[in-house]
Amino acid sequence: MEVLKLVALHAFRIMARRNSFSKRCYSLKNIKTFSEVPTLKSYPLVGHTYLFLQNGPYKFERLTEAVLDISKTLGPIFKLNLGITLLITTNANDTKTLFRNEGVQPIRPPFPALYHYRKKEFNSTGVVPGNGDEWYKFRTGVTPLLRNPVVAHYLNKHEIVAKDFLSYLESKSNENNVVNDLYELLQRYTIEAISVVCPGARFNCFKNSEINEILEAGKNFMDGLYDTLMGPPIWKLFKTKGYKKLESSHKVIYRIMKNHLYNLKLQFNENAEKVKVNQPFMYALFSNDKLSWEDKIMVSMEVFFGGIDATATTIAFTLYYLSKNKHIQEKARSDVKNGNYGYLRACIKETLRMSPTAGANSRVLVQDAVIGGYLIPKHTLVSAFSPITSNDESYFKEANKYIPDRWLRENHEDCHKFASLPFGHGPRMCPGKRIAENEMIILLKEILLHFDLELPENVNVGMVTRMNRVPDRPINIKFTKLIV
Ligand code: HEM
Repeated sequence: MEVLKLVALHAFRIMARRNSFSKRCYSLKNIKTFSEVPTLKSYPLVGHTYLFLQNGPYKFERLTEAVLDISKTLGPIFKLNLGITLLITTNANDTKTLFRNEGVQPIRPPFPALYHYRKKEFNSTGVVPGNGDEWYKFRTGVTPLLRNPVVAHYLNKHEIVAKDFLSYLESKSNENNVVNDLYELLQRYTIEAISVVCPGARFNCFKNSEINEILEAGKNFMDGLYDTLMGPPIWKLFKTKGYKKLESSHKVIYRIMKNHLYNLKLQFNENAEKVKVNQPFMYALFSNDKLSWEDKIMVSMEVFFGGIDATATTIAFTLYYLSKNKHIQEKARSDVKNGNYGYLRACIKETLRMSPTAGANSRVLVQDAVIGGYLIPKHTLVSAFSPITSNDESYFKEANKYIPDRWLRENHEDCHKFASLPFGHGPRMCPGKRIAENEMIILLKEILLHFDLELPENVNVGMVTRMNRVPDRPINIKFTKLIV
């Protein structure tokens, strides 16, 4: 095996001699083999999973901290065997190399249980668990979310949702004007905001008690995805708790989406132009002839599920950081009062740098690549642990301080472009990025214009890894009404 690796390394060196990019980055003599990548002691069958067992030093829930701790011993690049061999890096240049070697149809690690269930139940798999041509087909269903006219269309609709949310927020504050556990309330906002895009209807999340079913489905989806991914694949033998959560969440959202899509399709058949004007995303979806009817329902479910969790977390953390840093809050407020959103945008970027929702950016290499000085063979799964990179002093001065100014145009030129990638990168980056940014800006602006924000107690909120990284404790904020 080792001989084969050395032959591969030799062949790569010959190829690389013809390749000026590799010549620039590494002295070829110094390229090391994959087997030389640092690692911890592992055991047959279990590999490194013992580290995360009940009595082990780490918890999957605190995966970011585990990787940070291991990197202190092994350095910024190392490998772990967690069922499959995973190359981990916390270095921004390596992240860049990773994305340079992702190909035109980037491969993310699959979600086998999700893929299996969807194929069996709906004969349609969707954009998240798929790879290759199958992924590409579904991706055509979500890319309209990134187009300017589509994004712009929803600004007014989101403004209305944000104003309604403010009344709801007030109704939830206690006698001291404190709203407890904002994250849960914000999920109602993000459900309402994404539902005006897809399926293109208001769900009345701030009034309707039936919405609990949807909230529960959103939570079950994330939990089911995480449990089936991290646990042993016994869902193949019988329906585990995690697998059942995937099933129940899909059943709820499928029923709701199917009804909405069916009604809208009738309107589309009757007057497509009207749907185009009023529901540009749904119009694009209905007009997509690569996707079957079942595929279109699946895409709608994915936009819906994708639109809840990360956006709510990011708004909650931005409110938390603004409450903690009064001068920044004041600056953001005075900017939005003057109709400028540049500083608030910078606040969101800073939140996503300090508290990103994705644990890592992962890809399977489509070709051999030199990462961190090692020749990594194609098909290797590489995870760039962005939350560690984006909190690293070598990329961001005073990395543990909330400093939105670092993102202002005049300052952020010296920032490494791959050091903070909260929405991923390349052809597979988050298709909901622009919609999410607008949803966040609009709500935060409304809140800043109407309320002063304060933390009722001095707490430090961290993150735990479920499927996404989420707050590790309730975020409670005191909202004092401003005299306008
Ligand atoms: C602050 C909010 C959000 C954050 C931080 C976020 C982050 C991410 C990240 C890191 C990825 C993986 C990208 C990659 O592998 O390069 C992703 C994928 C995805 N996101 Fe988001 N997201 C957010 C909001 C949304 C919203 C609002 C939607 C729906 C409109 C959405 C739908 C999706 C979908 C469907 C994918 C899978 C894309 C694919 O595999 O091709 N996300 N998101």
